[in-house]
Amino acid sequence: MDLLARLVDFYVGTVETNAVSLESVTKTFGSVRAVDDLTLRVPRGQTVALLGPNGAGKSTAIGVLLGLLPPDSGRATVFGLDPERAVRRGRVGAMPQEGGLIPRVTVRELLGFLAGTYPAPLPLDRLLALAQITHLRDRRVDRLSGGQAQRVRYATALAGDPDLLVLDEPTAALDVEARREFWDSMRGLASRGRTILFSTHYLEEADEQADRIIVVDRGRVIADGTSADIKRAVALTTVSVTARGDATWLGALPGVRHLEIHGDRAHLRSGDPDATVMALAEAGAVRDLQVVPANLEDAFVALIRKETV
Ligand SMILES: Nc1ncnc2c1ncn2[C@@H]1O[C@H](COP(=O)(O)OP(=O)(O)OP(=O)(O)O)[C@@H](O)[C@H]1O
Repeated sequence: MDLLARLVDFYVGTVETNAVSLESVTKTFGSVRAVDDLTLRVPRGQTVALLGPNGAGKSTAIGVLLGLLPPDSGRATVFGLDPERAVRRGRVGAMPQEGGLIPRVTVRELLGFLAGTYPAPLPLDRLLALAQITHLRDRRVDRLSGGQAQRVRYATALAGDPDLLVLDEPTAALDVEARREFWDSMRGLASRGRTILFSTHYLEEADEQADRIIVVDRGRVIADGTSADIKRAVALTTVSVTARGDATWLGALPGVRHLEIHGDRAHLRSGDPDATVMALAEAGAVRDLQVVPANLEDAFVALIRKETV
């Protein structure tokens, strides 16, 4: 029977083109609608960043797609299978935001135990090398630094040699060097056809590493595309000038969607920078004028603030 189930899973997993599929998923906690009618599909082989402000619903969506949280309505599948089943088959490796490590065992014992739960685990030496924790193999898990524990969590995600990696803020505790090594390793996996879904608050990581960015807010998708698509869609350019005295009037100039004043510098986010610059010139307020096209962080802030071009 188990063999038959495996054959069915294998067949479904082969014909399904999406690694991840959330269909109209809603998940509430009391009065909080953490995920609200969310539909999201990730084709095989893509590296996708999930962005959103604190409390946007990223971890909840990840919990549903890993089968850790039952949705109130809607459905999650992973390679066409129920998430629990895909996890049991070793198709999915997950890296939780925190926790997830058993105390009082060594790194080697923890990973050895995990390997025994998967049908086709990675050999231990290879796993230790991939996560760059070979030197930590005999260290107790509860005596690791934050960054070391994060690498061990990464190893636990890779243990079953998964086709899909789901990583919730994977680089949160890592120093600059470790972060770079982590992304090198991740790119290696992506180049071997693995699907990667990660959440992050580091927008430059999303910009550099992801083929596609999905921005969620209040449990819903508010933007979905390449980094360039999202910047283009929001396309707010920052026009900065030196302005002494009360500069709040600059916020009313043509094209200006948002005004920030830091000391004597005024930063105007504009959907029509030509019109804004013309108006500044007419008003004689072009001292130290600087025009900087939107970056992903600008686009993200504009999206969350619901500024539109
Ligand atoms: N177990 C829970 N019980 C009650 N409320 C919860 C629970 N888990 C999440 N929430 C609420 O659901 C909303 C979404 O939380 P979630 O952790 O999914 O957001 P997030 O985008 O991952 O945030 P962050 O970037 O801060 O990690 C928040 O308002 C949060 O307070």
